[in-house]
Order: sequence, then structure tokens, then C-alpha cells
Amino acid sequence: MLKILRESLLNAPIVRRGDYYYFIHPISDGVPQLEPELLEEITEHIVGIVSKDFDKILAIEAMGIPLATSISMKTGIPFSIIRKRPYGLDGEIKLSQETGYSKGELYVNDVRKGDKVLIVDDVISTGGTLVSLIKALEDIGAIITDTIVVIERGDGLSRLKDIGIDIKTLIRIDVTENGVTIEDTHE
Ligand SMILES: O=P(O)(O)OC[C@H]1O[C@H](OP(=O)(O)OP(=O)(O)O)[C@H](O)[C@@H]1O
Ligand code: HPA
Repeated sequence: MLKILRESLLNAPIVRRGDYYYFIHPISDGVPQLEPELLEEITEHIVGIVSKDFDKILAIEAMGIPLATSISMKTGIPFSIIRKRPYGLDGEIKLSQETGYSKGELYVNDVRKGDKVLIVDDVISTGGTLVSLIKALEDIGAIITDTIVVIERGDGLSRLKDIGIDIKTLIRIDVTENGVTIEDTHE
């Protein structure tokens, strides 16, 4: 299972971003090109494991977008995007995003109290992005039916668990200067 994802991760190039070993992969970067077979394999898997009662998919810009598009087309459920730039719309919420190699802002629009949302993203690493986003959605009063992330690295998942947030991931990897190793595939 998840054969294409596993093989492609083992071939991922590594670059340094400060002290951070960053892997480059079609799902997390859009380069090398994203083959439809890989997207299909991942989408099938996601649709099979998430709770079915969401009425909106929330994608985190940028690399949550192809995943959300594909899940949306498979389920018929719409998606909106947590953007990196503001629109100034009524009710827009700004939050800080901190990863292992960057700091910035995210802007939530189009989520209301009682909305049942599925959050989707490509990678969890420090967990900084999801901690901020999930707190903001809880403040709005949205119901998070599931959070699904394709690739897990680092201690982000346990950081979320420590504050009572459970998410699902497809694969756990380790990244060093020599490349990616696969620690676990969550079938
Ligand atoms: O767990 P964390 O340490 O917060 O890292 C995870 C975040 O890092 C990437 O975001 P980035 O803004 O680099 O992504 P993009 O390439 O999708 O724009 C990824 O898409 C996650 O949103
Ligand atoms: N590669 C791609 N996307 C990421 C990474 C990484 O190493 N860490 C967090 N998002």
C-alpha cells in the first residue's frame, strides 16, 4: 500500500534551509512534477480513512490545494483555502504560522460556527502551522471532523497530542542530509 508515495519519498532530494534538512517532493513542493497516479493513490487512501460527515474541506496554501482539489472531486464536497495573504473581508481571521524554516501569516475566511470541516495539508513537521490553525478554528466554533496530513516528520504530531489534538497521517519519515528514510506507513 502507498507504494508510489513510499518509492517517491526515498528518491526525494534534500536541501538545507538554515539548520533544517528540507526534502523536496511532488506532494510537498509540486516539483518534481506530480504524477496523477501518486495523487490518485493518496486521495483514495485519504477518502478511505477520514470521517465522512464533513461539509467543507480546508486546504492550507500552497500544497494543501492539490490534495483538497482531488478530495473535493472524489467526494463532491467543496473546499476553501487558508491563504497566505489577506482579503480584508468581514470576519477574516489572521494567525501566525511558524515552521522549522519560516515565519508568516495565514488568513482564515469563509468558516463559520458549526461548520464541519476536514483540514488537509501535505506535511506536518514542528506542528506550528496546525497548532495555530486548529486553535483559530476552535475559537470560531467550527467542528473539525478530521485533520489529515500526508507526510509526517519531526515532533509535531506528539506536540499536538500533548494539547489534546489528534490528527491522521499517511506516512512517517525521517530526514537527514543523506536523504529520507521511512519509519512507518499508517495503513
Ligand atoms: O509542521 P510545520 O513545521 O508547521 O510545517 C508544516 C507546514 O510547512 C509547509 O508549509 P509552507 O508554508 O512551507 O508551505 P507551502 O510550500 O505549502 O506553501 C507545509 O505545507 C505545512 O503547512
Ligand atoms: N519538505 C517539504 N515541505 C515541508 C518540509 C520539508 O522538509 N517541512 C515542512 N514542510
